[in-house]
Amino acid sequence: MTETTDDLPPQAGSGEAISVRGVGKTYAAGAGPVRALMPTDLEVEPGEFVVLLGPSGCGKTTLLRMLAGLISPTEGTIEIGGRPLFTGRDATPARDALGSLGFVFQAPNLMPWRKVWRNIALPLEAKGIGRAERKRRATELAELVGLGEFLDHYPKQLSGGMQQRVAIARALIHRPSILLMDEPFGALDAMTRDTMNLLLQKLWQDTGKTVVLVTHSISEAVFLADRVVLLSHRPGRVQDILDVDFQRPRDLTVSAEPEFGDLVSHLRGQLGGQQ
Ligand SMILES: Nc1ncnc2c1ncn2[C@@H]1O[C@H](COP(=O)(O)OP(=O)(O)OP(=O)(O)O)[C@@H](O)[C@H]1O
Repeated sequence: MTETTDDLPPQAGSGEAISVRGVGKTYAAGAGPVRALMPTDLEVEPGEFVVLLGPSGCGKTTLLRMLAGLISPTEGTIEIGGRPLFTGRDATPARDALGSLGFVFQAPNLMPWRKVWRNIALPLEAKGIGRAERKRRATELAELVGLGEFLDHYPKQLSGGMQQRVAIARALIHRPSILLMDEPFGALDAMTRDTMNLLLQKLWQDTGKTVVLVTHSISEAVFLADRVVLLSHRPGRVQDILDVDFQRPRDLTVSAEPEFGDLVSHLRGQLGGQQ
């Protein structure tokens, strides 16, 4: 079915809940099975910002990729807005649940021969949406991520942070209610990363989407999250869940507050050199 033009603002509608019940993953590797994630329960509220933190190899990406429907759990169930993500016996995710999900990887994975707006609009081509509508929606999103002036640029003309903004806009183009982000700023320098954290917080506040983000950075986790979910060393399991109550919007000076330092120290202690 072809989507038509509508009058919705670019990212109207609030986030949906994610329900993870008994979800675990064992990979069938050549040298024998690898238990990446123990059966895990996690309820993410609509519009909540949850950060997954943990040592390398604890299964953060594995959990996020299962939430995205990219790989299937070995056991357990995932619901997106109350709809099961995996319905049958096979590993194929349900299309209606998938439509709620946008995914951002560490690398922007842009097509170098496409202009910014055509990279952002790429997912709409498969839906058969016409050029004028694709450009209209891509333009709105480019403006939302601060790239309104760069619609006709090519990726190589953009900095790393700008390229990642394009990737975020592309993940939002089909109006998902949930944004899943795997180390989205891991490859950026510290200053650009700060800017991107502020942009992401604003985007999240303006759109009301649910966000689940994976990071290695304790301070990024505390800055962004409503809740930090700490996973233990492989095989991963939930070791701790921390509420982060700083007022929104947060600015970068929040990291100078004693409570911020306390949370970072607490998490560092929990990780105990595992990172
Ligand atoms: N396709 C795969 N086949 C076999 N083992 C895998 C596969 N993918 C991941 N693993 C293993 O599962 C475990 C969890 O991997 P995962 O990438 O989820 O961890 P992570 O916490 O995201 O790590 P990092 O922080 O280093 O990115 C690791 O031991 C990894 O080697």
